[in-house]
Amino acid sequence: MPDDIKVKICGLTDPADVPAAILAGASYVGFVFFPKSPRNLDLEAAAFMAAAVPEGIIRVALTVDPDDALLDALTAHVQIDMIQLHGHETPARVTQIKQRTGLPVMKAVGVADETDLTQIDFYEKVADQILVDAKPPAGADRPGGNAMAFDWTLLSGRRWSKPWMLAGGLNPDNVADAVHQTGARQLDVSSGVERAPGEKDADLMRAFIDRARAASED
Ligand SMILES: O=C(O)c1ccccc1N[C@@H]1O[C@H](COP(=O)(O)O)[C@@H](O)[C@H]1O
Repeated sequence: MPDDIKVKICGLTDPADVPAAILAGASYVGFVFFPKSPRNLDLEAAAFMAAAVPEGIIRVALTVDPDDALLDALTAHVQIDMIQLHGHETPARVTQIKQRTGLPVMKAVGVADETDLTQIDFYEKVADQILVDAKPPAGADRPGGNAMAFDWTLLSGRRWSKPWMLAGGLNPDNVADAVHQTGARQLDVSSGVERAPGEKDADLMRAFIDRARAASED
C-alpha cells in the first residue's frame, strides 16, 4: 500500500534481527555507528547485515557528528541507502555530507519544548527527511536511543515540507497514542522493541508494527 505507515527499526545488532525486522514489516532498518551505544556495530558486522537486507527496504546508517573518514568508510564498505545524523551537525554540514556520500540524509532534531521545533525550519531546507526525537537529558551518554518520549501535543497541527519520522520512547504500548496525537506516518523505534539494551525482540517488533498499522487506520 503506497500510503501505509512506515516503521524504522533501529539498532539491529544480530544477523537474525534482519529477517525478524523484515518479517515484522519494517520499511527501514538502522545500523548504529556510535561507540558509546549498546547497538554500535563495526564495519564488518554492518556490511554483513546490510547485505542481507532485501531490495526495497531502506538501510540507514545512524551516525553522530561523523567525520569524513567514517563517511568514506561507510560508503565504501557497507551497502547503505541513507545517512541519519544524530549529532550537532549544522545545516551546512548536512549539505556537505549529502554531497560527499551521494546519499539522502535524515537529520534528527531533539525536542523538549516548542522552541526546539524552530530548528526544523532550518534543517528541512537541506535534509531529505527530518527525525523528530526527544531531546536527550543533560549528561546523557548518547544523543538518542534513551527510551525517552517528549510531549507529542507539541506536534499537533505542524506540517513540514519534507517527510518526517517520529522517534523517542516509542514502544508497543504507546505507539497507537503517538500516531493518533501526532498524525505521524513514519515511526522510528529502538529501545522499545528490545528485551535488553542492544537486543532486539522479534515479538516486540511485530507487536509494534501491527499496532502502528492498526492505529493509522483508525
Ligand atoms: O540507539 C542508539 O543507541 C542511539 C545512539 C545515538 C544516537 C541515536 C540513537 N538512537 C536513535 O534514537 C531515537 C530514539 O530511540 P529510542 O526508540 O527512544 O530508543 C531513534 O531515532 C534511534 O534511532
